[in-house]
This record gives sequence, C-alpha cells and structure tokens, in this order.
Amino acid sequence: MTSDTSRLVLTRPDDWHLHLRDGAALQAVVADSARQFARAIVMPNLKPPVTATQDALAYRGRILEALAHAGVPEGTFEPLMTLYLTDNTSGDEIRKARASGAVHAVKLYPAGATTNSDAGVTDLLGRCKGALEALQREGMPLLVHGEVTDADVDVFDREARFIDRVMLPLRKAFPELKVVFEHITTKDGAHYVRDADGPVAATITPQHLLYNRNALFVGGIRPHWYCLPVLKREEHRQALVEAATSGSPRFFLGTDSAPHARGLKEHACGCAGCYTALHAMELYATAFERAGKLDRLDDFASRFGPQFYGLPRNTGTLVLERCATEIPTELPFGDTTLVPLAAGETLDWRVQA
Ligand SMILES: NC(=O)N[C@@H](CC(=O)O)C(=O)O
Ligand SMILES: [Zn+2]
Ligand SMILES: [Zn+2]
Repeated sequence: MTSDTSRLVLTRPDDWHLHLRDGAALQAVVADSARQFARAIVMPNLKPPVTATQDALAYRGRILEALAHAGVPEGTFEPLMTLYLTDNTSGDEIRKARASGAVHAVKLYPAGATTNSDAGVTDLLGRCKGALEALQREGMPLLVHGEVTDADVDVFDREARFIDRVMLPLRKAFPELKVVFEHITTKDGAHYVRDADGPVAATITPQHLLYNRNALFVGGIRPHWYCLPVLKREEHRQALVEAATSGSPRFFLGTDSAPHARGLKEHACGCAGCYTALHAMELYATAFERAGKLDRLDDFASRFGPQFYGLPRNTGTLVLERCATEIPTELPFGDTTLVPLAAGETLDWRVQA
C-alpha cells in the first residue's frame, strides 16, 4: 500500500461476509459490491435457504446473470458460494460442495438467531457431527453467526454466551476445523479469537468499528443502525478497532451488508441488517484513519481473508481518494427503496471510479 494524505492505493479487496439476496433485490445491489470488491463470500440465508450444492450453483448462476445485466464486465467479481447448515446436512453434501469448486464455506445459523434463520441448527454437536467431520477433513471453513438464542439470555450477552456454550465445545471436539466467527461485536469475541488455539478467525463489519449502541438511540430510535448482533457499548467497539488494526491475520473484512426494504426497516418490528455495500471501503477507511492505522487497512481488507480461505490474493488495485462524499439518503431497491448506513452524512473518502 502507498499512502499520502490524499490517496490510498490498496490491493483490490474482498468481502468475506455479504448478503446479496435474490431477484430484484439482487439486481439492485450486486453492482455496488462489484465496484469495490473482487470476490465475496455470499451468505445462503435466502427464503428458502441454500442448503444443497445444486442450489448454491443455481444461485451463483443468478448472481452472474445479475452482474451481466448490471453491465459489470465478466470476470470482475467472483461470488464465492456457501451452504446453509441444517440439522440434516450430510457429510456427503459437504464433499459434493467441496468438489464443485464453487462452494467455499458452510454457514451455521443457530435456529432463530437472525434474519431467515428458522431452518437453522437446533443442536450443533448433537445433530451435525457428520457434516462437521466432513468440513474438518475437507479443510472447508465453518462460518458461525455466534449468538445463543435462549430467551433468558440478555440480547447484549448473546455473543459472550455463545463462546462458552458453543465455541469452546465445538473447538474441543473438532480442533482442526477452520472456523470464522462472523461479525464479532464484543471484546469477548475479539479476545477469544485473538487467543484461541487452532484455525480460528473473525470478520468485522464497518458499523461495529464505527458505532457503539448509542447510535441506535440518537434523538429517537434509529432503525437503520439496527443489525444483529446488535451494536454494543463503547469498550467493545474499541476492542474491535484494536483487533482489526492489530495486524493479526485472524481478523479480516466482512461487511455483513444486509439490505432490507426501507418499509421493513422503518416498521413496528423492523428487520435487522445495515446496507453498507455502497460505501464499504470508505467506511472502513474512516474507521482505520480514526485509529491512526490506515497503513493496516490493506492487510485487513485484502490479505488476511484469502490467506485464511487458502485462496490467492487479488492482483488488481483499488484507489481511495480523500474527497468529501455525501452518502445518498436512499437508493432504488426493486419496486421500493433502500436506506444505506449513515445516509445523508459525509465521509472523507471516495473509491475512485
Ligand atoms: N446481520 C443482520 O442483521 N442481518 C443479516 C443476517 C445476519 O448476518 O445475521 C440479514 O440477512 O439481514
Ligand atoms: Zn449473522
Ligand atoms: Zn450476515
């Protein structure tokens, strides 16, 4: 990376946690990711979820079609597909996924933890042994939404409890399994990943680096800052910034960009998810600059992710210019609209076209 005060030249980055949705929503958002990222790990929580290799391949085909339709040149953006783990996922399905060459990971959603997780796992070590053994053998990462869902656990403690109740027993039973603790939000998560034995890593979103939970309540309830796991207190945000900028290869970029129609966010029971694909690198640059660690952004965004997944690093570049950039207040989203994170605010950086 080269940097002066006005320009940052990065290796072309990848997004290791992305929701692209399907149909008109997919068409509306896919070019935003392709503008910045060379590859993305595409989450499988569609309705119905992507549970089989053949479904993942069909979904990949729809993403490539949407890219072509949006005028993105072929070969610019590679969707890396995932399967949604269920109580019934077999070891054979994992082997088939690996052999396809298109599926790169399997996602654990504890049942009921987040958007479209109803078909998720009810008892990981009880029900998914065959799949976990196959993942460990194939060297394919298990990606986890790391929150317990028990109604008696406080919503702000769900990630910390997940470490004790799921992560530790999982790592003990499958010590060689590659695990990515997705979108970590707490000091507990960051320190666990920093110190754990074996192949463990974590993705960190821009919103969890930039905001603490106060952002949810500035002058009233702010649904566009609501995602899961929910924003935490300032000490946790600081621990995440420290992890992301530490130079540890265990922490890398995953936006968790999760578009929901405006009307479903501004609702009596609003959906969880922040839309950040539009301006992800600008948001990350803002967070790294505030920490005085812009020189660490390249490794976080472009180097540590492919290293963990066993994929080559990209060869192209992405240029960020220092330039006041106003975030649009809304974007087209099929027959409705979408509000990006921090809509209407001004950022100091802009991705060069
Ligand atoms: N992060 C979110 O708040 N929402 C995601 C699901 C997820 O990643 O948990 C979504 O699909 O909308
Ligand atoms: Zn999640
Ligand atoms: Zn997500």
